Amino acid sequence: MHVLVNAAMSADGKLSTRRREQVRISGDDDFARVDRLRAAADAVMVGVGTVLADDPSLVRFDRKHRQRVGKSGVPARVVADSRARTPPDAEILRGDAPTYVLASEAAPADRRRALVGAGAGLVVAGEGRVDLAAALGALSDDGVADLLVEGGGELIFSLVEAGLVDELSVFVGPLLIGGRDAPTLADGEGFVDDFPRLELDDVELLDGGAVLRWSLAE
Ligand SMILES: NC(=O)C1=CN([C@@H]2O[C@H](COP(=O)(O)OP(=O)(O)OC[C@H]3O[C@@H](n4cnc5c(N)ncnc54)[C@H](O)[C@@H]3O)[C@@H](O)[C@H]2O)C=CC1
Ligand SMILES: Nc1nc(O)c(N)c(N[C@@H]2O[C@H](COP(=O)(O)O)[C@@H](O)[C@H]2O)n1
Repeated sequence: MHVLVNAAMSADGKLSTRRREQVRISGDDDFARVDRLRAAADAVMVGVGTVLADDPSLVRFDRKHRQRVGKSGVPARVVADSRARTPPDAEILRGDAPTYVLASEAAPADRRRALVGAGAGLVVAGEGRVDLAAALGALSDDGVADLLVEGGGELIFSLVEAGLVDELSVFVGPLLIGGRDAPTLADGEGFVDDFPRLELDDVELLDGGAVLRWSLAE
């Protein structure tokens, strides 16, 4: 499986505000770029923190680009959600695109049942938190070869920590958000040594900001 992480951050590295309210960091051209990334993906993934904060549907994508890259159907949606906190009426469970919820053994049985009842494909991997390597393995077995991860910072950190990320693209927008508690591109526990290294592949000026494309070094 190829895993691409894409997110938009302010010039000071924030994904949203200290209130965890969604901010439109990207401009129209960057959102069009994201629509092409989604079109080329078999599935688009977020963490449940993002579902609870933004209630995204993740259904928008560039249909012409999907034809160009030779993919059929629509990208699936994936939520990393250890304790099955996704509300059964969340936008991510509505519509025709299939949705996988990746939960752990810690997810209460009634919440698991509610999500399956709402149409989710439930994958259980890990005891306390989702075992991301095992869960992505299950998605791969189900035909997900290209996975686009849109955030947030907790999920991105864990995927990088587990060595599961191949590429990272970040739109750095022309604004400051600030706030010591505002989410950043990589939150979690943070690294104290052995920092993952990145190789810069490309820089593109867009929407008054820039898209930086990196590969994760081996
Ligand atoms: N600017 C941008 O491009 C984006 C911004 N955001 C913003 O990010 C914020 C949400 O981010 P976060 O609070 O960091 O939440 P998150 O979206 O990263 O979700 C974290 C949750 O994922 C679940 N999870 C399951 N297994 C996990 C594992 N192994 N490691 C880590 N998490 C695991 C946990 O329940 C955890 O609480 C919101 O404010 C949202 O608006 C989110 C996506 C993109
Ligand atoms: N690329 C990007 N730029 C921004 O400025 C953003 N705020 C986000 N947020 C992400 O987009 C999701 C919403 O998607 P839909 O509206 O459902 O299509 C949101 O949940 C974040 O993952 N992304």
